[in-house]
Amino acid sequence: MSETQVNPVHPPRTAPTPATSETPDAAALDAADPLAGLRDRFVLDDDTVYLDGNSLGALPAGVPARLADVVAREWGELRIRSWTESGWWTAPERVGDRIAPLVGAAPGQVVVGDSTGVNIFKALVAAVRMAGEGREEILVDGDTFPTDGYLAASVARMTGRELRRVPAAAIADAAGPRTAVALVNHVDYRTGELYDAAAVTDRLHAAGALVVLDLCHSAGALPVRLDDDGVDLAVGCGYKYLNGGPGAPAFLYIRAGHQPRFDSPLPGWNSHADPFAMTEEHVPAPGVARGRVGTPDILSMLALEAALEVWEGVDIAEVRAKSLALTDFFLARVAETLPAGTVTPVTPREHERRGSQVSLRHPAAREVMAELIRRGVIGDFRAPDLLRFGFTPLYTSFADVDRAVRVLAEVLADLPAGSSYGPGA
Ligand SMILES: Cc1ncc(COP(=O)(O)O)c(C=O)c1O
Ligand SMILES: Nc1c(O)cccc1C(=O)C[C@H](N)C(=O)O
Repeated sequence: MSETQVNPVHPPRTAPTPATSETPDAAALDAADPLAGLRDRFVLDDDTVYLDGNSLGALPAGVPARLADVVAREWGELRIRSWTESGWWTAPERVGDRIAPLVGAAPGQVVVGDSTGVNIFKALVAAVRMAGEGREEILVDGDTFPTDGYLAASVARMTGRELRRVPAAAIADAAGPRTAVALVNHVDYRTGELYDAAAVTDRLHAAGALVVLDLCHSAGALPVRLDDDGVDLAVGCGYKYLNGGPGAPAFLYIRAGHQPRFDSPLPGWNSHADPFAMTEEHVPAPGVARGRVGTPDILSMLALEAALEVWEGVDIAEVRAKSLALTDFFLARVAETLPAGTVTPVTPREHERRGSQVSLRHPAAREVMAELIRRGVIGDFRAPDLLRFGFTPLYTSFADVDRAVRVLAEVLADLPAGSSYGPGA
């Protein structure tokens, strides 16, 4: 689609569509929303509807001043003294403990640093090592995010294991006496489907296998119960629903009971029991610090720490309730606003199977999303045909949802009739 084939006019920001008989009114829903005030904790503008917090969370208002202080005072004035005086050295565990309640972990089990991919690598290799001989196979969700699949394949080659790709829904039943570990998503990045972490973990454990849970699309979006669900190892992103900023460090959860046996494939001086001893032999640090590798990425890590302030006083159960209300409202408004069959929701309708995003299938999804973005509604496109909308309950309003659906309807109506990608094509 060329840009001239659709109306590129940015629509004025208008009042929410009035209530219909089918759905409540956006303004009424916002007025009754106990989390509505949290939006002020973020830097957002009224010209755009931001539905891409599942790729990059919005900027929390307190981050710029905190980062300015880290740069000017802690780095600029204190320089190397900040490793101790400003708490830089212990930031990976401190920020980990700040994330811990959001993922249902008691303190001392979450460490922050490196990318999600690097942490998946550490967790998978450590799990294979914990599982031991005779456990010859690694399972991975067949539709997983590419990084997870690439890493599982690489870990299988490195450790002399076989890799089996299994549909997410079947992965727990696929585990058997040969399975060392399964790398499982909590929420699918494309469809937004939520899996039952407790049930999957139980079934893997019954087969004698370990689980590594990828929390990228659930941490900060819905309640996660790592301790209660018996999860062995988990990883998650800092830059999505935790709002840590572009390239924010990821986190790694190592269940307390597994920590003594966690044998990292990436030992570094930061994961050493006595880093400044500078010994030839690597002696792993006790506790979750053995998940570290090298010098922490302090600027990004302290931005993430400041971003986590927005959770002060926030109940994750209320976040979940609002997330479901937002996605219900979006689905209802799509159903009543768009001509039947124009888009196909691929996100499960059942609350217990839905994360905090909604994905709609449309043959011209790439072009439609490009036009939505031009008109101020920011979601994203995932190949080959998905329009993906992420709902961050801390700052997304029902009026945002209402406007997004109205603009989507306008964009779809403006698609040139008879085009190869238009509705019904
Ligand atoms: C489910 C999932 N796993 C892994 C990743 C990879 O994260 P990173 O780029 O931080 O390694 C992402 C996002 O990029 C993701 O959505
Ligand atoms: N990390 C990203 C980036 O730097 C640019 C664009 C997107 C991303 C993402 O995180 C993608 C995301 N994991 C996804 O679910 O597709």
